[in-house]
Amino acid sequence: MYIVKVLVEHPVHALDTTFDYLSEKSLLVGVRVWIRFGYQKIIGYVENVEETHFSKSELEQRAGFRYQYILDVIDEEPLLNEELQTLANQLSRMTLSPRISCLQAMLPTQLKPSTHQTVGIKTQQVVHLVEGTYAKTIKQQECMAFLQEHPDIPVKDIPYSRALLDNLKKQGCIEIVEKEVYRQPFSIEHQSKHIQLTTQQQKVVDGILAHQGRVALLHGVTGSGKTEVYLALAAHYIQQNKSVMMLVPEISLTPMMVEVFRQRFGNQVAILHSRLSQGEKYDEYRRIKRQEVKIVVGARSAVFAPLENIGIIILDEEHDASYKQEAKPRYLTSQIAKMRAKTHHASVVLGSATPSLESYARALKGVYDLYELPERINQKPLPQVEIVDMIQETRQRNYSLFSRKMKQSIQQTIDKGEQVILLLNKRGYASYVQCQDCGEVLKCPHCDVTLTDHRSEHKLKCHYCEYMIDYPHVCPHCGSTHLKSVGYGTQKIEEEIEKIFCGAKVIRYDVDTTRQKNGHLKLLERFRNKEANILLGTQMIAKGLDFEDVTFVGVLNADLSLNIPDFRASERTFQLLCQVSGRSGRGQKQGHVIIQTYNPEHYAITCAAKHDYIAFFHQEMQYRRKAKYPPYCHMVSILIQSPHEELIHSVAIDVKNYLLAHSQQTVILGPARSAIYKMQDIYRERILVKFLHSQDIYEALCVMNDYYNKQQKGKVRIVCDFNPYSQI
Ligand SMILES: Nc1ncnc2c1ncn2[C@@H]1O[C@H](COP(=O)(O)OP(=O)(O)OP(=O)(O)O)[C@@H](O)[C@H]1O
Ligand SMILES: [Zn+2]
Ligand SMILES: [Zn+2]
Repeated sequence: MYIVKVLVEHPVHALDTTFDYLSEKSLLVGVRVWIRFGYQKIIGYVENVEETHFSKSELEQRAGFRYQYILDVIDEEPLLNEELQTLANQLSRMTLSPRISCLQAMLPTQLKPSTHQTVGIKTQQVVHLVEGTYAKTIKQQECMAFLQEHPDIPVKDIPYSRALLDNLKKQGCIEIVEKEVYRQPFSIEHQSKHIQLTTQQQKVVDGILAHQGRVALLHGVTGSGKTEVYLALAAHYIQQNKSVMMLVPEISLTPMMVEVFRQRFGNQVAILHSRLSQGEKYDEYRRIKRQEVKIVVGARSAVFAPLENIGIIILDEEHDASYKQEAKPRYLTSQIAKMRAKTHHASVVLGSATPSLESYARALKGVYDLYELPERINQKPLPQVEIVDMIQETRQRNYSLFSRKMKQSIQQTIDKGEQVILLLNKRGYASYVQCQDCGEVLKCPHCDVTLTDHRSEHKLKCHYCEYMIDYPHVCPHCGSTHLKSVGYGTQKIEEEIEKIFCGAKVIRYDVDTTRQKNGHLKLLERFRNKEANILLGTQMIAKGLDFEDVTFVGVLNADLSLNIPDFRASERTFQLLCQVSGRSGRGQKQGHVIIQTYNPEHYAITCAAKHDYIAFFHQEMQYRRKAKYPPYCHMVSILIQSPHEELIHSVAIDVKNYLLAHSQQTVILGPARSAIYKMQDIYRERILVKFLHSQDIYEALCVMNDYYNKQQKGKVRIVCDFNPYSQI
């Protein structure tokens, strides 16, 4: 008899509690099992197996409760190998999150403990010939000859009738069997395009290869050919029979990078990202697990891919905020990458045109190796960037969203038959509805945010919860019918552009238009085919796109990301402006950029206009040093959440006092209300702790985390977020 400790995912026991079950047979740690839990049948994850010589009734007498047996074992072998099981435990400790949430973050949905399996293995019917049998008719013999030439051919692809096959089967000449197949998320067009690396690229590749096991920071300006460097590195490791992990930011870039890698390495590539269907993800995961692929290209969670013998882990656009997971477990992808690299003695490459301050500072200190690609391929110049002061425009009575220079440049570009990219800095641009008589703004009753106007559906929606209403006819406050939509959405601007500019054809690229499967690829393909001359979008279009004919990039409002209450506001703005400017003039023709702003003197904007990363870095580091922000310290944000408004502030004060008494060398800020105080009917306050060494605060955080999330379950919860990126 075996006592099996099973970890379950359950709303009330959403913590690291295991429950004991019995099994007649021994089980492997790390497999999933079906168990009865209360009245439900659910899936659990085996944490520990211990043999016992007691019988069931003896055990029950000793324990004082009745044991249940494991109902069924799901996996033949553990889902996670030893490396990943250890990593799950480390991740849980590092982020103060339950192990079950770590396992869930590491596995595709279909393999998560506790979800009901909806997608399974896909099969198709194939035909096998039975040796030593002979067909009767000529037609049948022809068919047999065909099958001989096409072993394992799927039934649907056989150019003979089903009736004929059925007859052959009856005669015992063939067997029709179900064979496992993989769903193919993208069709493969293998092109072995060979590009000769430039001397600079080759130097970077050689340098990285000569320092196996190190972390390299590759700082290369936009269009400097970083992708080719990644491809060359990947090719090297594959030749050494090692595997390669290529990580890219969420959503926008993934399909393009996937295409490039698929073209170069064909079937050896697996893809893991959020846009795949459940079935596709499941299949890709199994291909990786069975070591059938050598390269994984994917977004954040692909860092947990069950690759073995990893040679290199590459993070493209390493500064991107999507590398931070904003739900339990709140991890930073680069940190996980470094942990895995250590185990495999693999190298890590962090690539970016605008590295995060933290990374560049580490490179200057020698913690990382620094590689620079300061020029575009073929010494193509970087685009000329002009700053337009929007205050001057208003003084000249131009109240339009477009400055006169911007209008002129867009029209000229269209007239020359070239293409335009327009960036709408999204924050603040969502349109909301306001009463013209009493000034009332329509808000979500569950969250402290305005409702967003979804014009095409005639609905107002909350972006933080499910709340949605029909577009109202009267003001809920005063009953007036003078309701007006305020602010610009991409949709509204699209309409305006087609009115203002002669011959403008716009492709709108935002969350709404790219929602369909492979929606972004289709839109980008249409833009590449010149079905439109303007690509209008939010932050999603700033990165990675490489279109030859784009010679003009316009930034409609650079300031909105500057004004958010976040110590990274300048850094984010600088990065965004450099990235989007970098889309201009990548082909033969010179590129041009206009940035519209109300802060024309701000260093984030002036440095971006000069493509001067180093100047920006030094100025921003001064600010961080004075204000004591990372990289001059570490930070943890503690979010205190409760549905009971009367409790929240006093609990937050208690937490702060405890931390003050039990930590050293820390600066504790707050508690203060979160930027969105109420979200989904939960009130939220925040404490920020700045510290130098994690051991000075870690124990105290563990105690608080345990106390509120385990012992005091229910009324108040706290969430610790190391390396916080978001402060909403
Ligand atoms: N050695 C080379 N010879 C010729 N063309 C090259 C070479 N390396 C890269 N290119 C081309 O240069 C262009 C820019 O390269 P790539 O997109 O890799 O730049 P990047 O550094 O990733 O830029 P970004 O940071 O803007 O994404 C691409 O069209 C690519 O095909
Ligand atoms: Zn809401
Ligand atoms: Zn009103």
